[in-house]
Amino acid sequence: MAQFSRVSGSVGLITLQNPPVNALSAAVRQGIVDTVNKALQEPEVKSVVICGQNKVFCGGADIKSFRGVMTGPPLIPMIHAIEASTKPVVAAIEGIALGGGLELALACHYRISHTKARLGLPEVTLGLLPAAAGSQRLPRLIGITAALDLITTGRHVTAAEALQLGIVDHVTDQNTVDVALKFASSVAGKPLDARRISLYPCPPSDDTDALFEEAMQRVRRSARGAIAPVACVQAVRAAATLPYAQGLEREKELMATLFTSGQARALQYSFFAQRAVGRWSMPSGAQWDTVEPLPVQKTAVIGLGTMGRGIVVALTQAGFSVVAVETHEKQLTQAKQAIEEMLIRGAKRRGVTPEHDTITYSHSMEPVANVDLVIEAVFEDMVLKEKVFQQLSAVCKPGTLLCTNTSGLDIDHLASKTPNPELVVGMHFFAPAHVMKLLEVVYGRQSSPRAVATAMQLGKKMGKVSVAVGNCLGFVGNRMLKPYMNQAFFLLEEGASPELVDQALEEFGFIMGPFRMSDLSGIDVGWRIRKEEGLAVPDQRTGQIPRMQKGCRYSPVGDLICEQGRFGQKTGQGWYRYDKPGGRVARPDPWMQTFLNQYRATHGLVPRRIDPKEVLERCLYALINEGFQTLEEGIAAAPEDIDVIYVFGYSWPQHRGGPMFYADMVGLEKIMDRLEHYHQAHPDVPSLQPCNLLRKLVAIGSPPIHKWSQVMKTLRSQL
Ligand SMILES: CC(C)(COP(=O)(O)OP(=O)(O)OC[C@H]1O[C@@H](n2cnc3c(N)ncnc32)[C@H](O)[C@@H]1OP(=O)(O)O)[C@@H](O)C(=O)NCCC(=O)NCCSC(=O)/C=C/CCCCCCCCCCCCC(=O)O
Repeated sequence: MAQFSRVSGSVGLITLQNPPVNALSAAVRQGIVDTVNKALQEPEVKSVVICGQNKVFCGGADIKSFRGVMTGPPLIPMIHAIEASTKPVVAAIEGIALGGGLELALACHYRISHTKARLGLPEVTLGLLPAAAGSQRLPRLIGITAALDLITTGRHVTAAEALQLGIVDHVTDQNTVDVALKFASSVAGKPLDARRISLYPCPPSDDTDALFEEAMQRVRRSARGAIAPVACVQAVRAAATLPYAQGLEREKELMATLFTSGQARALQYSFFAQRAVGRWSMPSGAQWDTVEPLPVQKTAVIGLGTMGRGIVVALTQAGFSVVAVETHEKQLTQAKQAIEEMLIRGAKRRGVTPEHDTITYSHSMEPVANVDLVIEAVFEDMVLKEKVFQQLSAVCKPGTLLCTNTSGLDIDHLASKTPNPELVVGMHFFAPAHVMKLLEVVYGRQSSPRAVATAMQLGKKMGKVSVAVGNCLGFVGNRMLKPYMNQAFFLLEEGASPELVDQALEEFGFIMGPFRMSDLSGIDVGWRIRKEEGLAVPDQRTGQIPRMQKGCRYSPVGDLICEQGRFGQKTGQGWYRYDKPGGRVARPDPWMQTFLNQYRATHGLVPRRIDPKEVLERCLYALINEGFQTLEEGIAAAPEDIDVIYVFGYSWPQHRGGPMFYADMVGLEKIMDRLEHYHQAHPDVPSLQPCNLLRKLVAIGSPPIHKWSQVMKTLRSQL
């Protein structure tokens, strides 16, 4: 809806009304068309202001409506009618002007923004382009380079930057609508052609071809196969090289391809999935809207290794006071310096002053006594963590929430070592913890809903996308990674090279394939865990690590290369070789080829040619199957939880939605058939056997992903 009123006799005020972000739904568009017509028809009205209800200008087109049949007046003619208006129209921008919201403002003759507003054209993040003439108007207003930056990244700019770029005419910290009304009154009757952006020529650049060539290369490098950034460059190129009307045609053509693409569906699903994970629930029925989080102001972090330092920075930047504890003096001094530097760099990037005076460094636990919440981030060793938790239980005030940063250790076990297991939760941060957006909040059997609500809220305040998951080995993310990695190892045994496996998965869209990723994070990490699990241990009789463990196929290739001291980038050798220890450029290593040949010969394995399609199917479908298993067990509450974890924690390409969305796109029946096919070929690999939930979903006709949660409720009792 949009409401019309007349202010001071001669200014028509149009207020968009569609909480919470005044998205341009059919009703809002109809409201704008009607109220603009009214303003044009009423002779008393000499100028117009458009604003949004509740100090929010407009969050753009209604993303939900993209999935159905579009109704209501189309956006583009509505926007053109505003620019063509014979009475000056002023946009009063408060809160946000995003996507179609900014395009609406660009059609107005003047833009006045509140200092705290954010503006942008984020359509690319939804698999689209600014197709309400934004790709044609913005370059004409601010030049090609700046427009390319905003349109291909979708980044939001502050009002100050918008002013500097020339997107807005004036910025105020007063009541923006009042300022705009006064201004509108002052420009009534003035000529408007010079204010119509569609009439501007696109500012020329020195070498347009080179500029667009470079932009295209840049987006192709970072897009990982996403098509929208490429279409955005093409649309801006049309603005730079074609007359406005033809540019618009090109914009429309490009949008038509994007609009119906699977990538747009995936990215829009991902937008809503990020919001859905905030509406967490526990198997007990406790959920986000019925539980009050505990108040948290003072926090502590125990252990200042890489993870602990990142967590201190993230907490500090979120405005919490932090007691940072490290028992080793030298490590404490080094950590202090590193944290200060990280805070200075972060503050510089965000254009604010660093917040380090809220951190208290300590080598003892004493100052932890009066904090509200502790995050233990010591080495991933259960005995050590138990000891720290016992110390914390003795020193902390009653009611303090005890969180452990772990990538997979048993939360229930740790909780059982404390007198208040209901106050224990897991917080699985991803390295670097102050940068990575994902946080798995892990509830144990006894974790109280308030403890979970508190950890979820803390994650949100730290700017994380937090997902509540149940407790099991590896939680959701690392648990699903295991069958994926196992398939990668088996493929090496059967004839693939690390390069072949990595390339297939990188072409799919992962930033790094499993072997390059393993070299980066350290191959020895998994080796240590496998040794603790009793897997990477030579048989006393043969002296070799068995290739069958507990009745299942096991590949010791990772263990064997660790035995050679090849731990990845840090040792300069791993699955690949590097120029030096710590080197970053991975090169294929002839040593690896020889090693794999010898390994296969020793075990009587006849290598075969492996197709990239087989790499994708085996690695991804095994991972997806484990995802269904976590849903079946209730470890993950909904497919969106898994997808958000994989997009934000494991570099799953966002334009493919996430593993469960991808499964839905591929078709559950196909996934099940291919898993069965591979399981027949490898009966000693249980993770290739389709799990019950997948079978049940196929049996009832493979319902679409948004229906799975509902189906799961019924199925869980039968599974
Ligand atoms: C920054 C935000 C706006 C606010 O953030 P925050 O305060 O943290 O709050 P949130 O939790 O994120 O959001 C609150 C709730 O609001 C919902 N929301 C937010 N934005 C929208 C929206 N734009 N539409 C619908 N709903 C929205 C959100 O889901 C929350 O709901 P809930 O509480 O969880 O239920 C932040 O929300 C944000 O960033 N929003 C997105 C902003 C954005 O991306 N805007 C751009 C939208 S796309 C657009 O504008 C496109 C314009 C051009 C359209 C041109 C149309 C032409 C169609 C041509 C088609 C041709 C096809 C031809 C095919 C054929 O031939 O058939």
